[in-house]
Order: sequence, then C-alpha cells, then structure tokens
Amino acid sequence: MNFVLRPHLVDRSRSFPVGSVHPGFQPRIAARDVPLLAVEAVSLWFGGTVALDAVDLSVRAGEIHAVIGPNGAGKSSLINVISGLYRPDSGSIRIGEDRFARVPTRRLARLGVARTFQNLALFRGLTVFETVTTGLVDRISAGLGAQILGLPQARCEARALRERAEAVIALLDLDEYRNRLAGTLPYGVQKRVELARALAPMPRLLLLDEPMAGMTATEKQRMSDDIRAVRDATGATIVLIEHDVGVVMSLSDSVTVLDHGQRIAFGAPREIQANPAVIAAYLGATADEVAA
Ligand SMILES: Nc1ncnc2c1ncn2[C@@H]1O[C@H](COP(=O)(O)OP(=O)(O)OP(=O)(O)O)[C@@H](O)[C@H]1O
Repeated sequence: MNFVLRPHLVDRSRSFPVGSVHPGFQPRIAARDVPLLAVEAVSLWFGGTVALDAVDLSVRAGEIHAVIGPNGAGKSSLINVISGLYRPDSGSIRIGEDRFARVPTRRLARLGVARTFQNLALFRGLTVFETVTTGLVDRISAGLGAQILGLPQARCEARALRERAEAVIALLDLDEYRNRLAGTLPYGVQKRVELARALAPMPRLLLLDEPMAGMTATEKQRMSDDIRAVRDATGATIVLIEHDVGVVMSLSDSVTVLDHGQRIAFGAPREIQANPAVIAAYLGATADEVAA
C-alpha cells in the first residue's frame, strides 16, 4: 500500500464533489462504479433464530450506504459478518476482488477494512493523538529491534505514520483536543476520536455501527458532516447503521432495509422513503412522518 499524506493540504472548507479525492489522501480505490462490497445470499442463524436470511447487498466504491431496520432486524449481524466477527452459515462476502465464506479478521487491515462499534471503546489513559495512532499499529512493518535502535527504516516509517495521524486529526478537526485524554472528552467528541482511529489506516471500507447512537441533534449533524467529509476526502466506501431516518435520508447515497433478517428494500433514500413495505415494517409510521 502506498499512501501519500500531505496533512498541510487537508482543508475541510473545500468541497470535493463525489468521485474526487482530497489531495491530502490517496486511497487505494477511487473508481465509483465498481462495487467495492458485495454480500451475496448470506444467511446467519443463532440456534433457531434467523438473524440474516439470504441477504444481498452491493455497495459501490465511494458510496455512503445506510443499513436500517427495526430492533432485531439483523443490522449488527450484517456488519459483524462483513467484518469477519461472525461466520455466515451460507453465502459469501466480496471485498474488492476477494471473495470469502468468512472474512478473515486477521487480514482486515490488509484488506483495507476498518470498523467502529456501537459502544464507545476508547482507552481512558490515552490522549487523542495516541488513540489515533493505535489505529496504525497494523501498519508498522519495521521489526522491534529496528524501532528500538531507531534505524532509518523505522524512523522513516514512524514519521509517515505520525503524518498519517496528523492528517486524520486535521480532517476531523481534533487539533484542539490532541493532547487531552480521550476518555474525558464530551461524548460527541469521543465518537469523533473513535472515527479518527478507524480512519487512520486509510481503509477503503469503513463500517460504522450506530455512529450517532445517544447523540443530541447537534452532535448528529456534526457526525453526519464528518462522515461526509471523510468520504469526500479519502474516497472511502462507508457502510453505517443508523436509526434516525432523517439523518439516513440526508447522508446516504443508498439504503438497505432489513426486517426479521430479510432485505425488504434497497435503493436511493427517496425510493426508500416512499416504499410502503418500509413504512409498514420498519418505521411503523405514516409516509408523512417518514418524509419529515
Ligand atoms: N450473539 C447472539 N446470540 C444469539 N442471538 C443473537 C446474537 N446476536 C444477534 N442475535 C439475534 O439475531 C437477530 C438479529 O440481531 P441483530 O443484533 O443483528 O439486530 P439489529 O438489527 O442490529 O438490532 P438492534 O437495532 O436492536 O441493535 C435478533 O433476533 C437477535 O436476538
């Protein structure tokens, strides 16, 4: 992998149209029409409970794709299958050119996949900068001896990783917090730090399990802006679970709706909003409420 990072060029005030990539980052895949992720007829059972029932999903490179559905619909199970935590009972997962019956968790970083979890999981004793650099551990190739001795290769690598962390901190506007203990920051900022840590290895596929859970409306708006900025700056493909329909409709390029483990709808947010099955099954609301 060969990323070029120019943190001084990371400027969030610039707007990058879909299909372009921020000059501070060079992602591995930037082609938009190629499906980066394909979930093919995946089923997953827990005893007698079907969590995923022959679910298909296809996400093009550079898209923001939302997975929605009522409680117990299978959303987390789907993310856990894509990130290799669960082995599906049948079906396959394709990431880029590679197809798996079970995604190998140990190869996730090399496959260019990173994820966040529903619950915050930050080390309380680490600063924001240190937390972000923990996302880069898999990127260290110099041996321990070379690091201890400060050999040129190790020094060069350390500098590149530091620059990587700096670029992410700049992109997510975390500069003012960089030396603060991550666990002491307001909840919304901690979630941003978590996003920064996941982004640090420059994944081509970023899986976000309820990144806005428990947030106020203002924090959600901020997180939406951040997620969009990440996609626009890095070209990463983003799959996220979110309950707030308003957020999903304004943030996503495409949406999958699950109910009782089945995919009941897939399409652009506007189509989803008007889909009677979605309104009935997931939202339990009127079309007007969905559109609100
Ligand atoms: N580890 C597990 N063991 C047993 N059953 C499970 C497990 N994980 C999920 N399930 C079951 O699988 C189904 C799908 O659960 P999942 O957590 O994927 O749904 P979800 O859409 O993410 O729900 P929520 O919005 O409440 O987080 C549910 O019936 C759930 O009870």
